[in-house]
Amino acid sequence: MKIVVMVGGVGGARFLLGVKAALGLPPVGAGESTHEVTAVVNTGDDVWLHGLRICPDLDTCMYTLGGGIDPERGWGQRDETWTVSEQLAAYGAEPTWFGLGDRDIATHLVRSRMLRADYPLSAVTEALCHRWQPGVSLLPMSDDRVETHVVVEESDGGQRALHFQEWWVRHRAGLPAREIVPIGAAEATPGPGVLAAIAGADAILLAPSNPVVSIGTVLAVPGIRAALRASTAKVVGISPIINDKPVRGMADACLTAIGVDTTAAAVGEHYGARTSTENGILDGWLVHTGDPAEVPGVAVRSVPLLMSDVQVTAEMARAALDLAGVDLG
Ligand SMILES: O=c1nc2n(C[C@H](O)[C@H](O)[C@H](O)CO)c3cc(O)ccc3cc-2c(=O)[nH]1
Repeated sequence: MKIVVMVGGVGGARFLLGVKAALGLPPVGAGESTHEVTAVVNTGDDVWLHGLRICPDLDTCMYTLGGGIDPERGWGQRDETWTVSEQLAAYGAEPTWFGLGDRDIATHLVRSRMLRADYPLSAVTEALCHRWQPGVSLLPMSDDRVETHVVVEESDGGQRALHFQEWWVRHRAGLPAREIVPIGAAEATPGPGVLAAIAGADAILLAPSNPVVSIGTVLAVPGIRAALRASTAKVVGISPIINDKPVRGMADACLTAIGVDTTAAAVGEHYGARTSTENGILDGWLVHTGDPAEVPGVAVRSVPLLMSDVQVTAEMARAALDLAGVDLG
């Protein structure tokens, strides 16, 4: 089976752990599997800071699947130390609001050096994954630079654009966002292997990631939405909203910015039915047990969606694959 998953950061990475468990993928190097999982990863969160290129969603997937993630934070590496950040602060080197751990900085140093040597992001990611062995192909949605910026209202009524990371980390998405813009998306092309993976998939899943700044940004890369609408595989999404609240992060602030209610049904309608809407991509939609959700033209099923451990997440993945008509045997 070839499974393609569109993912963002923490939620997407945890969901991928469940997909691997549901497919019974052997530990890396412990034998082959008839199943192949490809993740198309959002790069709109990426940012240059202190001269280093940081790719939060790619790194969160790589560390989570490779066993190096810090489980509490959900980003950066476990057993982290912060010496370099402390020294940067001692120099007054801004920004000090973005936490960069010493182990994590090594990843950014290797990536930045390769990017400056004109390796594309996809090649950089492949190289970094040789060490982490995630057991899933991590494909950047594009090798072109796409950066999500947020237009916020100033107190004097003016407007200002912030990089997503400053809005998200420094301001905890607390500044009302008038607009969320994936800068560069219109000029971007899908990364190597992305369209081929979608065309060759037996099932395509939208992870329970932020529907605006993660899944939405992936869909903003020209060609990806059309590829999903043209795929022979069914497209099944998993709601990131449970009981009208985002499971983690601040997806509600993002949904409000685009005028979508923070409910499983509203997000399902936002993605749209593939067969009965102009731009829709969904054939199936998984919602949390008890969440009412009718999405016209979409097969809706309710299962527990709180990814409290890998077993629960594996059940979610099985339900999604079942809804996508995949027989895991
Ligand atoms: O809330 C935070 N998220 C941090 N994140 C998460 C990042 O903001 C992600 O983009 C969001 O979690 C959304 O996916 C980091 C991710 C990295 O890969 C590397 C460093 C950080 C640092 C922070 C941080 O200081 N605070």
